[in-house]
Amino acid sequence: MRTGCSIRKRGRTITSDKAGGRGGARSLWRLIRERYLPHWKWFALGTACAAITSVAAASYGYLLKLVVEGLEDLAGPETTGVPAYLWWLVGIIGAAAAIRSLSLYGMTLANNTGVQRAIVDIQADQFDSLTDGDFARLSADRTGGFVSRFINDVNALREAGLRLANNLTKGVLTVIGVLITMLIMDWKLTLVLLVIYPIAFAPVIALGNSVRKRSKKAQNQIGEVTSLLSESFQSARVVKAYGLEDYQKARARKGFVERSRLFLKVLTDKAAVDPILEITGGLALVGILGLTAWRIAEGDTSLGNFVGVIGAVAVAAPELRALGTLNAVAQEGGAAADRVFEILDADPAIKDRDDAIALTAPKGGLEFRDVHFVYPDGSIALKGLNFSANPGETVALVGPSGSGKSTIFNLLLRLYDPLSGSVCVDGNDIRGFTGASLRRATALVAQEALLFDDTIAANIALGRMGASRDEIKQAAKAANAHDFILSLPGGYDAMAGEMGRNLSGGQRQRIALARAILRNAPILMLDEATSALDAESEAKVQAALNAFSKDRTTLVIAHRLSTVRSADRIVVIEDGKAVEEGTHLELMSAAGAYKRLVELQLS
Ligand SMILES: Nc1ncnc2c1ncn2[C@@H]1O[C@H](COP(=O)(O)OP(=O)(O)OP(=O)(O)O)[C@@H](O)[C@H]1O
Repeated sequence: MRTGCSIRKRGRTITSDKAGGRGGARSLWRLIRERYLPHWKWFALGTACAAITSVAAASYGYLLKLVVEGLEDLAGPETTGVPAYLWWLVGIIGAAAAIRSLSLYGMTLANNTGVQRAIVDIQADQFDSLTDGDFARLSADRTGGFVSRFINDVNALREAGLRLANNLTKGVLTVIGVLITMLIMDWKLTLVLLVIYPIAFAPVIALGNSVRKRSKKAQNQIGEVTSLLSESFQSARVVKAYGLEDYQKARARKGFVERSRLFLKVLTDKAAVDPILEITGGLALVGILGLTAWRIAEGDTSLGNFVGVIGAVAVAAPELRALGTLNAVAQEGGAAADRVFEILDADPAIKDRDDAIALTAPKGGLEFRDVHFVYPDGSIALKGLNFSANPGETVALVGPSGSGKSTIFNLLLRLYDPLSGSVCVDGNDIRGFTGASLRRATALVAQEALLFDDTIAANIALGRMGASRDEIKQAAKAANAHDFILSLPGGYDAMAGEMGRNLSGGQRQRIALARAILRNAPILMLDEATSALDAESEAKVQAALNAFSKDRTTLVIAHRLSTVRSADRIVVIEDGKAVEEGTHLELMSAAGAYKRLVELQLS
């Protein structure tokens, strides 16, 4: 049996998302290792500044003790004026404050620079992974979901990175430095404090876990709200026309209420952290005051030591508080890192095989052999499709809505792979070609002519990057677009607007056609490409297309059967299969599915 197209090798099976179920802590650690460490120079500078800040802060308590002892001497009976060393001490305290503030400034700047650079890389890599990855992933996930990942997850990563870089070194070093000075001043009092403070951390760690779970849920819900908003605003015309304002308002309100409920839940846990630490701090102070009064009376310590230790605690307390909330911030960062790696790690199911070759000098012969295809959501689209198109031939695909016509284009572009069977170009399974060379050989004009918010000329030039202005104009003329483009303010340099909204549907279609014509590919796919044109424009564009498609293989999908009449061959698709094929005249005389379609349309 003639196979017609050889399957070079079966494509690799779909690999699942590796990131599923990974712990946030592991993801956060990986984020630090892979994303923040490459910018280590900035963090090293930030850490050096943090160390200076900490030393200056830790010295406060001890300097205070010396000053108080000096003041005690001053208050004594044999005083003869302020001794020079006391002036020096006061000066040193001022210098420590100045050094601390300068190094704090340096730390913030250096760490922010490091984090921002890492964030730019993360965002760009996320975008690259989504853009290069499977079409199925992008089309299955609502746009809002990914938009939210870009905005909210990145905020959580930035916050976690900054807090870890700023508070961790400064907090830990300050606390260690303060502890040492406290131990030197009064070790007994210090030991009492060491017993009381850790008690504050147990509930804080427990809260951190709860924050993490809730924050993940809240982030997912932000995605839902984002897609609801963009959907509402984009469909404003339908909403107004059908009087759906109340329906939309109710949906939006429900989303906002849910958002605020989840936000409050996260906030409730976060809000409990500070009061818990505050209570413990207060209890510690009461204990210290009682104990110290007793010990001074016993002659076991001095007023200088007491004030020094209080000063040291005052310096360490905000750092400890920051360290206490750091866990919750890190947990949120971990949850965000989980989601970021979910995107970055996803292994595309559709990718070039190791032995893929470039499709060079394609002739444009096409063949679908017993192709079965099911969309990822389970919709069965093709059920053993067989048809072919010879190089240079124009084949029209007709059939009822949902019969699988657009799916044929999706498979030909290799946006998806068939479940079984094969799609071939020039006798070879397309899975053996590199994706880029396959797509270079094809030009698609879809029903929704998608334009970008750039100039008209730039939008046409997307068909072939680097095309000259003359080539762009030629393509526009062939698509019957040149005249209307010249009438736009700015002509070829007029802006198309977001999604091309400055143009009418028919104008957008003609720009999209010009783009495809400029591409000059041997395989042309027209999916309702002239459906938005009026009869006169369609006739003109059709004539241009007929001339243009002369030497290239053209697949045409059109509901208006008048458009497909002149095709070399018409293939009727029904329920995912080709049920009939032939010229218009042959099919009319066969009195089968095609004739029924024609009669249905005429009636
Ligand atoms: N992205 C998708 N995800 C899931 N199912 C899909 C997707 N696109 C199409 N389908 C389903 O696959 C089947 C074939 O759809 P297809 O778009 O190929 O039909 P069609 O013949 O081009 O229809 P129409 O003439 O209305 O454009 C339909 O049942 C449709 O619901």
